[in-house]
Amino acid sequence: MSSDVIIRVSDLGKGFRAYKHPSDRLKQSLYGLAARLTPVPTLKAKLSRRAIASAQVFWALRHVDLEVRRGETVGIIGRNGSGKSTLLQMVCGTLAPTEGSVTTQGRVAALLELGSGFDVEFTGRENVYMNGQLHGLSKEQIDERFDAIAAFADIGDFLEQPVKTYSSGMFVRLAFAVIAHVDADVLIIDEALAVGDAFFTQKCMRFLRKFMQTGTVLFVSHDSSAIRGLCTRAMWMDHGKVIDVGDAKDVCNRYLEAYYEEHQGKSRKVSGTKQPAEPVSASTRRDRRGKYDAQQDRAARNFVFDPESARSGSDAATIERVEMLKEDSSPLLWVVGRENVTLRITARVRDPLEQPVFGFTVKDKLGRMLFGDNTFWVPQDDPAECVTGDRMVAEFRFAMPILLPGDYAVDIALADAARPRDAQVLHWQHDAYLFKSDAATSSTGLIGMPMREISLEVVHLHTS
Ligand SMILES: Nc1ncnc2c1ncn2[C@@H]1O[C@H](COP(=O)(O)OP(=O)(O)OP(=O)(O)O)[C@@H](O)[C@H]1O
Repeated sequence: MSSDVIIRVSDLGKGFRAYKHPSDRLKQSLYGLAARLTPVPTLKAKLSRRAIASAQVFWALRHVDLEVRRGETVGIIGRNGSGKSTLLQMVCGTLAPTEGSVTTQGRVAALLELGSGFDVEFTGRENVYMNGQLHGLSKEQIDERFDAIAAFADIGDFLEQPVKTYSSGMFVRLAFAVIAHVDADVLIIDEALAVGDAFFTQKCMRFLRKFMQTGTVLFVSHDSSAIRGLCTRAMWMDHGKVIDVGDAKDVCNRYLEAYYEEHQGKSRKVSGTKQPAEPVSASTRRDRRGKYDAQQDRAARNFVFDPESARSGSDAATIERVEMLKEDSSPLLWVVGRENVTLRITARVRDPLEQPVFGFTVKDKLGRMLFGDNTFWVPQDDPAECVTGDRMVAEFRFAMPILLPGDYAVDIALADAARPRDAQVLHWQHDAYLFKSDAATSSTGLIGMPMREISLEVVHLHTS
């Protein structure tokens, strides 16, 4: 295998036995047993044929070829039952192929079936050690990394409890924490399992994006926007066959065209770089405010500040609060787009600052930076010098862009503009604030535009 090809799948097939009637399973076992026991060769052959005829082979996957090169992130897309998980299981070696072959280079770590690789009778801690060793780490290496793994999983005392007591979210947290610390060369991830709260999703995305700079990723998702956002190439599977392989955006567009063709009876033409909208159900499209109207705890659930979120830098200040407010300074309850919003950041100074600058960035659930700004120009005439213990309040007032429904995270950064350029950013708090968008939008792309009016005029030039 060329040293650059990290995963090679050749003419791969997986057949499962399928029985038309439950009694066929019993027939197959009895014929099989009788065939093994009988000393008469002609009878043995006859019984064996009957055993085979009682079951049919269902091919979950057949004649699949794929090459993934070092550093590539390849997405596998396809509807339910198209064979994606079966393929991934064969790539990581937890399922044996019926036909063909899979070869991989380097250390492969996977987030596939829930709890796979874990022994539910053992505690989280014990499973970290067992799983780490399965991935080739020594006990000493796991000792060194254990605190980082525990911090990533962030499941508190549950780490000392048997894994059978875990919720599915805790399972995923621990499993992801392990694969993030085993120095894998290849990551295999089923996005359906990467469930968890939005803070955890952002943490995983931060890790994944860093990993993708050098590592190789095979990623399964039903969500074509996730494949387009993360992957360089994509493979579309249906009924166990490869329908298309190529540039992720092109493959996703063709997949969506087929989706529309099937669901709307006709194909929506995709031209140029314009991307078709995701298949959004009517219920998602509806403005969802009505459903929850007047729920008082809404702000608390959908606008969350995490003072303990991951940070980098010198901790020059403590971010005490991040809020999104309405024009009357009351807490924002809904984000639907176009509303006037104040993003207020309150921080306490730890190290003196000559010319503090706050910045923020809003990211989508895949960690893509959508928009942001900073206070660089504000103190130009009157530098807001501050000393230890001072409180700083930065406010950004803006009309909220139209964000597709879903979860968003805000990173906060603090810099000192008076310092040399390479030392300006002193504190970076990742995912300090989380909010949800409930926009009713049919926009395409990452952010909807504040469309003022749409019209269509037809001018008939030829009269009959
Ligand atoms: N152990 C099994 N025995 C029999 N059939 C199986 C087995 N595992 C998978 N299948 C069948 O193989 C086909 C492919 O399944 P697979 O789970 O790979 O699809 P998938 O694309 O990952 O689906 P999803 O998106 O729903 O996870 C399905 O029809 C499934 O029912």
